[in-house]
Amino acid sequence: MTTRCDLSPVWAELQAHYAASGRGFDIRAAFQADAGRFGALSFQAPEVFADLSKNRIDAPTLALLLKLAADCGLEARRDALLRGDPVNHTEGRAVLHTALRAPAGSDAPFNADVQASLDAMLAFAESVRRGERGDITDVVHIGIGGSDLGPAMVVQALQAFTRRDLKLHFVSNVDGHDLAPVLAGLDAQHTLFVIASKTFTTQETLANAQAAKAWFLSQGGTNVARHFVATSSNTAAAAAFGIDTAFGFWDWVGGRYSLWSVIGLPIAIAVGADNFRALLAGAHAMDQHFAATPLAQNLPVLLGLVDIWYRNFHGFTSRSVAPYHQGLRRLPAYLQQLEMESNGKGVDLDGHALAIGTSPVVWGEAGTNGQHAYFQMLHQGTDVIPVEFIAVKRPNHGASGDLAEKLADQHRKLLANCLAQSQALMQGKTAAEALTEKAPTASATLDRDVLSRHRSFPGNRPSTTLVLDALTPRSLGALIALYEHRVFVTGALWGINSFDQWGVELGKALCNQLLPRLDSGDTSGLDGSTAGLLARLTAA
Ligand SMILES: O=P(O)(O)OC[C@H]1O[C@](O)(CO)[C@@H](O)[C@@H]1O
Repeated sequence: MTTRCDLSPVWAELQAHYAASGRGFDIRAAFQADAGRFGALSFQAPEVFADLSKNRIDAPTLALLLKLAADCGLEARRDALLRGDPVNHTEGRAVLHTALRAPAGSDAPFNADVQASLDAMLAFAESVRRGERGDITDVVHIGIGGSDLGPAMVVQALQAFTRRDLKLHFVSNVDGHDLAPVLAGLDAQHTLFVIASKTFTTQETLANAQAAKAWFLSQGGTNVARHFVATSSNTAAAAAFGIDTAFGFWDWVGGRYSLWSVIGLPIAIAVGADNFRALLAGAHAMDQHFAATPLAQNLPVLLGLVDIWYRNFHGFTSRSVAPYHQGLRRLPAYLQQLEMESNGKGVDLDGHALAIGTSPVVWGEAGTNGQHAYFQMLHQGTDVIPVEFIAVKRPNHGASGDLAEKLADQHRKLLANCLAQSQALMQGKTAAEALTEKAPTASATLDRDVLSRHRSFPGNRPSTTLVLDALTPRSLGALIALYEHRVFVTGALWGINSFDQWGVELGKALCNQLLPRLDSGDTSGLDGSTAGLLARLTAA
């Protein structure tokens, strides 16, 4: 048994399989040959239904991929993760975000500590919602990366569960153009600032926190202790900053896996304790699915295996995520950190350079907006980019009367668009078909054969469709946990450490060296480009 999938003998079997039938696989022909394809390649996990049938896979491909997972000891590695072994070996840490959503009284690691921390955080959130922390109308959450993207995405997604009289604002960028317009609309006496930073050393967050504090005092704010709270695993640094109320957490919670911890405080303030607990419960249901379901029906495992099939055999370097729900419009940004910071690695656990590709580029936009921007390239461009559609069956517009009817109709349009895009990507259109069609906007003088080639689509472009019955705290929790585990699966099979992020350190260090030069204008010793740019940016 090997832990690096490209060193497994099954890898060579997969290469042979790819050469024999994978490269030329035609999804359309596969549907024609097998009336049961949809049933065989669609899977139900807690809260999430997944149609994998529009992918370039069939039973033999999946069987080989599952054999690869078995040969690489995926189940043992999953169990080590869930048990709390120090799988983040470069930092000597366990990775236990699953423990954060285990119910009270379970035998998950640190359960008593987790429940005490959760109870305290939720009690505080409820006290803000009840007005016991003053008449708070606005909460400004200051954090970046994992201390921003998860909470911001979830609050956006659960808008239907929030209160109109309590607004949440998220500020992350060190660029003052992020903070300034938020502060401009606020009254200091009615504002609560949450400073979120696992390390409490992050430049962007500390700069925004200092600026927010200065603004608060300049507005006549007097009680900093009452209007500023922190969520951090470095509560000593938060105290040194002048914050009395700090909710702590543990080094075994990775930044990009931290929305389930006290970093989720803005979520709890926005949607309340019961909904926060439902979010945790949905994630826990997915954890149990991941922990106990046989690999052949285990959705995070199957999605991860298809990712490997595409990344390492088909050579696809990117995956596009298209959530057909406006509430999920920040999901692609959240997934970029989850997947690319986790799996954007070039060496294996022993530090040996990898000879295979790891994290794909993950990107996307809410449907239908993306259709009118980059879907042209997905349909007719030269690169094949697997697309992941997310459809939500029942909307929650919170409307009544005529408006409710109109919006219900719009929801049918939304779903029709979602289905149409995956259908179009798969079906394509031949030049011969295009030739038979009328194209009212086409040139009347251009040769019809030339025109038909412009209007043809290659098709056979793969996609996965995930379906939620409704976008609720519980289903969102399950969806996020599904993605977390899928990222673990691919990272484990590639034999990399998905839980460190050394790649962001170099830029941080160089920034600290350059910062004083932005004042002094000193360019000595710099490379020619950096010197030239610095001179231009600092010239009088
Ligand atoms: O929560 P912190 O410590 O401020 O870190 C913010 C982010 O910075 C990183 O360390 C690097 O981008 C992320 O992993 C993390 O989520």
